[in-house]
Amino acid sequence: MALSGYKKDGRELRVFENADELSCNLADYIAELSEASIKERGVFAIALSGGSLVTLIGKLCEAPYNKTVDWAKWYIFWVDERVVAKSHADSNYKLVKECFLSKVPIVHGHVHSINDSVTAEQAAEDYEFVIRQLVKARVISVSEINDCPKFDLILLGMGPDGHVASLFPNHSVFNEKDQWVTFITDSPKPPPERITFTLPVINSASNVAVVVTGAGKAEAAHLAVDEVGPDYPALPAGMVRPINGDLVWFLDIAAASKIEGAKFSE
Ligand SMILES: O=C(O)[C@H](O)[C@@H](O)[C@H](O)[C@H](O)COP(=O)(O)O
Repeated sequence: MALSGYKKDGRELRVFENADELSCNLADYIAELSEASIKERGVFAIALSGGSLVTLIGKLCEAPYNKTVDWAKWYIFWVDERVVAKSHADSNYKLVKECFLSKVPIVHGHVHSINDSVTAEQAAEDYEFVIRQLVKARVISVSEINDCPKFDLILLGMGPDGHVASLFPNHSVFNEKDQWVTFITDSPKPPPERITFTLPVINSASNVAVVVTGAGKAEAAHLAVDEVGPDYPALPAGMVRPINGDLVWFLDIAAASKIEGAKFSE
């Protein structure tokens, strides 16, 4: 690791020489949280984003994790999803299924994907209903501070514009505070129709990781982590600050290159 355990205002920054090193550490981090959560609550409720993150969690499908993780206790959710058929190339479900779910023994009934046969608005409503039922059943914990679901882990990627989930800068969706899951029909990143967890839900999680690689994201990572720039605090990634949970940024050197004060060893 080029930089480990670097703390900045309550957030931990982990910076890696390359994506492979990052993937190994990310797998360790997820496996540790899974173990702790299963010990404490008997289950592990994890929400995933799409994009490059899905490849970066791939080490979990390999030894030792494929044997040591208690997959039967995992419950899978999507932080955001494109409203397309599950068989569509743009589907985050399809991506996760092909790269991850098909390689580890997660119980089929524990995989909670969206209803892909209705409008974005209805899909968001349906997904929130499913989450509410699972909060009642205590599969998902509940925040002590608000009535939001408290996922054991939320994994986020970040776009070059600083978006996380489908919360885009200068988009009204970013300000949604009442719903747990909302929808958009004009996403700046295609496809246009998406559902997404809202910021209060992301910030109610026990653990949140933002996973970012590549020089194309260095500026947004700097603005979000250093909390600066004309758009601040409108940059969604900068607004990810769990109220009562831990936040870790996983970056490669290229993505971390503009962050102030982060000194990397060679
Ligand atoms: O469905 C999506 O589009 C994603 O969930 C989105 O939020 C993604 O995580 C970021 O855009 C980063 O994607 P990359 O890592 O592929 O750049």
